[in-house]
Amino acid sequence: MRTIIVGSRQSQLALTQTNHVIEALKEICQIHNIQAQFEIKKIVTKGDKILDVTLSKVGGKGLFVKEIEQAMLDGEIDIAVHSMKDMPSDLPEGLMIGAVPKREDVRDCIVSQEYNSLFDLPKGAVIGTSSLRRASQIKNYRPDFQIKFIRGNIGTRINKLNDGEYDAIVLATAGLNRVGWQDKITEYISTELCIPAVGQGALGIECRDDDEFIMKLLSLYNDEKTAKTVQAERAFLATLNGSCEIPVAAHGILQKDEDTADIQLFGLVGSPDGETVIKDKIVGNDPEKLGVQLAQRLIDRGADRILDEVRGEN
Ligand SMILES: NCc1[nH]cc(CCC(=O)O)c1CC(=O)O
Repeated sequence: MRTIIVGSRQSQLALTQTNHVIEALKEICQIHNIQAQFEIKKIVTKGDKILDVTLSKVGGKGLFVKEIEQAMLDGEIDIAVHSMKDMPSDLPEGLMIGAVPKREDVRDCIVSQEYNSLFDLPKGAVIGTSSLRRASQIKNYRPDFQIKFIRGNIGTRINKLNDGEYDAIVLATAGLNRVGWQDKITEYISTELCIPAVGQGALGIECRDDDEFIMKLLSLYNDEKTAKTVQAERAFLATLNGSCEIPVAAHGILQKDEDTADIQLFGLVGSPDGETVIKDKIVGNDPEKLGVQLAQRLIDRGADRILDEVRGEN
């Protein structure tokens, strides 16, 4: 009997996701007669300790992932569940994403006490988000809105909304669904109005690339369709050098049901003030190539200039 140690951050979302994945893996073990048991090991990351500054100012998404990866390389844990959205483009030598399970709701949503939709919000409304991607697209839709940065886990953000600091906040639907708070959602934002973050709504299970037992188990949990579309989105982000939080969005959709289906990939780079938004769409079969080509098209149209400016400010 193999004991698989699962590393997890302590937040409600992280622990809920980890438990959900463990339940799914247990089921797979049962079906395939694999002998394994699971234990959770909690890890506090640097990103959990620094909560009062914009993520992009303190070193970006990697903050949440680095310590967990070190624990995996050191053999203290065997696997870890991440939001694909929080995964940097490059993984450390020796680690891999062993499974990308089926993606759930990819959309952003708003939560508001007083108003029923983005459209209904009054002129000059204060919108809480710490994502430059959301800020750019929402300001592009409604230039009168004021963006006010907000950080902390989902519970903290909703408390700040209830304190009256914001007229509405923007969150990932998947995160609210996973912690069982879907009833707090005021409005789902269409992916046309706000293209989601690369990997949003998808999980990734990371493991060591020499652990055959776990690689085999995770391959049974992988969802080929989700993996393909997320791969295209990640290739897009990597080509734009998207290592830290920048105003970049991408969403891959499989056009048909067969495994050979074409991927439709939407991508966007926007200025944080929403004044300039460059977006395009590409269709094809090779996820890696699609991501690179779409990014190149946006670069040809000036995406690099926007990104250089944002990076300069940080
Ligand atoms: N930025 C943090 C983060 N990372 C993953 C999710 C939600 C779950 C997901 O998108 O997979 C969230 C919260 C949010 O953006 O509202």
